[in-house]
Amino acid sequence: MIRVNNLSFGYYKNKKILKDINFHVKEGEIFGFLGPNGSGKSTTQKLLMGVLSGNQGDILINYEDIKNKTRLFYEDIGVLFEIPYLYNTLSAVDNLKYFSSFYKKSNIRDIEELLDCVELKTEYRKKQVKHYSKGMKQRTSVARSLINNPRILFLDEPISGLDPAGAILIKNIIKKEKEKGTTIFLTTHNMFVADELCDRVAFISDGYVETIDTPRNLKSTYGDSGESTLEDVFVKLTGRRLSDG
Ligand SMILES: Nc1ncnc2c1ncn2[C@@H]1O[C@H](COP(=O)(O)OP(=O)(O)OP(=O)(O)O)[C@@H](O)[C@H]1O
Repeated sequence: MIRVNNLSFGYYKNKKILKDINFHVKEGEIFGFLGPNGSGKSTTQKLLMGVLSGNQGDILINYEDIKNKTRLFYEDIGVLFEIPYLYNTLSAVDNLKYFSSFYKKSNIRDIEELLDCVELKTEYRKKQVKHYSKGMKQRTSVARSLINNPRILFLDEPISGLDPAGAILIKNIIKKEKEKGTTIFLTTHNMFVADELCDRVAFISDGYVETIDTPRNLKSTYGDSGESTLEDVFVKLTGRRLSDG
């Protein structure tokens, strides 16, 4: 569904952030892209979306080389960027109406139903987004990513900015999407989120994919005890920590 071969990229000449990234996301799986802050997760997602260009190597999404992408390319894709891409002077409802206009009508989900799904408070739905808390913006952004009923979903740090109840809600939405057969590419530095949600994870460090496997295999192969976490495995394999703390 998604194939990345020998991907390399730098924002500046002679300073590559991504050096040689290779992975393959299977149809219907949740694939976690794990790395510490600044390791290039968001950069990778932006390259996969064609928001950034100038990379070397090949990116195929839905069996199509993104170099040849047309407007139709985005029809089946939902994206949650790390920073909410919403119009601050529009309400959640009007943002979703606006973004709906880019997609085929037959794919569009009901806006109120979607806002019920992300549990955005009813009294805020028609208020300007600039009055929303970080968590409310995140909920609206998640709704935005699902508006076109995508077959492939790109989620950059989907749980960030949410309180524990919000985090559970969004994790359940992600699980439901998987049940529907949606393919999900999820970037995070949160090992618990990855462990709970992902079928397979890739560890990214210093511009390379260190390893790719199921969380269970990684913990049983590299963990020292039954209580080993993905964080322990990540440190063991890369010598770096996933989280700042
Ligand atoms: N627009 C930009 N111009 C120059 N450098 C950038 C730009 N965006 C990101 N970088 C740098 O590229 C590196 C990778 O950043 P990126 O945001 O992709 O990492 P990340 O793994 O997603 O980190 P985080 O978890 O903090 O979001 C960092 O060193 C960052 O400072």
